[in-house]
Amino acid sequence: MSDGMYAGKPALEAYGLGMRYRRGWALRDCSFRLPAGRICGLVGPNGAGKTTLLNIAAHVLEPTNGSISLFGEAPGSAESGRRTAFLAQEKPLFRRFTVAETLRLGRELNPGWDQRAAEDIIRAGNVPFEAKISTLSGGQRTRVAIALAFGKRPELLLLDEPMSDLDPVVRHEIMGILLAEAAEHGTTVLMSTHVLAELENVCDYLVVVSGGGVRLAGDVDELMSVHTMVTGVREGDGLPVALGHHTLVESRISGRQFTALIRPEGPVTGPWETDTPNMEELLLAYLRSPDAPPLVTPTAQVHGQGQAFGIGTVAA
Ligand SMILES: Nc1ncnc2c1ncn2[C@@H]1O[C@H](COP(=O)(O)OP(=O)(O)OP(=O)(O)O)[C@@H](O)[C@H]1O
Repeated sequence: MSDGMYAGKPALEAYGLGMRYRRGWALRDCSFRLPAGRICGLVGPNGAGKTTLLNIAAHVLEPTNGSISLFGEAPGSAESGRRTAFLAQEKPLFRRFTVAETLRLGRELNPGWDQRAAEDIIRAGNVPFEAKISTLSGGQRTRVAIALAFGKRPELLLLDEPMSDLDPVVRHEIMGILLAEAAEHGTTVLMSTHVLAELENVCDYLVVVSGGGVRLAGDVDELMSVHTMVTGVREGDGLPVALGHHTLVESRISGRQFTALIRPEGPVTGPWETDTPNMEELLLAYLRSPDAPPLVTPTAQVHGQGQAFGIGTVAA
């Protein structure tokens, strides 16, 4: 199929996505758009629904409600299967295969396979090609799984906590490969992680889920620009009354000082210091305040979402 018909299509769109397990809802009414070519951090507390969301995108699970589309197609279609690679948390590999056999299988299963890219990743970690998967360390297995995912040359890479068992030097190396890959081939990446510091300088897009819902989604610059960190002297026991005109995401009192992350609804005037939050501060504030009003920026909204979902918006 020609790529022309996919031009301009978002890499991923979730519409009112819901997933109910026996114990209850893991995802509810999740809607957001991830434009093609973005590197997106998927962040949320334990049990927020990140793995569930990635599993639905990778067609491992069928949603209870709503739908997800990848470049305009259902996750189960042959076309989206060809364009997407998924690196699951458990990294399912055949334990009896050698590394070389594993890559050979990747080559046989994937028409666009890039053997050199996959081999380079294995070699950079000095993993012997003749070693059986069962004899590798957890981190080495992760490296093989990453080589498989990259070797497929996907247009959309879904990564579920890909770095959790890698040492810091290797994490840095793999992030470097990820960035180079995305820059060279325009790959879209959706990556869940708990290591917030790792996302700074890597992601240009964020989706925060909590309690099964989308709390924050959009372009990083756009998200940063509509938030302000305010620091000053508290009023009585709490925040200055004048801050009440703005949307409060999170506030903390420490001694006589307060720090608040707000979405300004006009000029922020007062005897306070104001600053743009960094990515980690922004994410931590939303993670610590699950009841903060959600925000989905215009680029991350699916059709009609601003009105239909009663979600906070910012001017386009
Ligand atoms: N197979 C399952 N059966 C029943 N409940 C499940 C199943 N998988 C996940 N859940 C529940 O769904 C919710 C979301 O789980 P999920 O694994 O998607 O969260 P997560 O954000 O990836 O968490 P973590 O950061 O801990 O990996 C949790 O409450 C979890 O207990």
